[in-house]
Amino acid sequence: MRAEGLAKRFGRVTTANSVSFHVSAGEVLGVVGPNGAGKSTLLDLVNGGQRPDAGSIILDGHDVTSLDAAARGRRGIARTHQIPRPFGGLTVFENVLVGATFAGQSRRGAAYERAHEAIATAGLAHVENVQAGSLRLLDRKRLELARALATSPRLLLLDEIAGGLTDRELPELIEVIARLRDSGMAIIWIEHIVHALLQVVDRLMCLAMGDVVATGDPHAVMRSPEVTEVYLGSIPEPEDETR
Ligand SMILES: Nc1ncnc2c1ncn2[C@@H]1O[C@H](COP(=O)(O)OP(=O)(O)OP(=O)(O)O)[C@@H](O)[C@H]1O
Repeated sequence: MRAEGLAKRFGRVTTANSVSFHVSAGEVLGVVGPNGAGKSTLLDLVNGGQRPDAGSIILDGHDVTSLDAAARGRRGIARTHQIPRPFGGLTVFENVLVGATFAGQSRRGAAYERAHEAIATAGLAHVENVQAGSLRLLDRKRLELARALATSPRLLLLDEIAGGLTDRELPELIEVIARLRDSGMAIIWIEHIVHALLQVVDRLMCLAMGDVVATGDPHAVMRSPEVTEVYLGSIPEPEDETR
């Protein structure tokens, strides 16, 4: 997937200012940036939840910018949301089945099979028949992931999927993401928990006020003066004591 010159404004707020980037099959692109940098909006622009004011999204060589989220979903783009909102009264399996059906699995058997697979991959088999409303946070995050996986995506967009998890829970989630990447999926992962990102991302992009501040090798990006400045504010030069 390639994004070219994406621009988006809400009134006077610029959330994307000619943003260009790419992610390839079998690669995880991490996205960091302070609150309000435009990270979630960027995922909306990629999956079709929002239309850009300018720029394009190219998927497998085709311009999909004019397609809505449902059509992009059928072409292999799936997104998780920062705040999981499952159908609380339905079981985990039923929730995931909705995703599998949405993906065009019209044959009942195929949709059931796809839902079971997605649940197993996300590590939810032990609660498959439990009501989604009673899940603990880690399992709600896994359910969000399973619903996306049930659509058989080739490009998976993860919006702060690790937020709120404990240090004991994080490795399990990171392992699942690494396995998806190794299976050939392209993944864009927005996350504030940088140490989690650094364990699995191949490249990192830092956004601030709708601009790409730095992109490339994850450790180099986190060490770059531009990114330090974004997170800490402008760092004054040391006083010149010879003066
Ligand atoms: N639908 C909308 N209408 C108006 N303003 C919006 C809308 N969506 C986002 N914004 C504004 O755009 C800016 C970027 O928001 P966005 O959620 O993309 O940032 P973010 O980097 O994901 O932030 P966070 O890390 O806090 O989730 C914010 O100032 C936000 O208030």
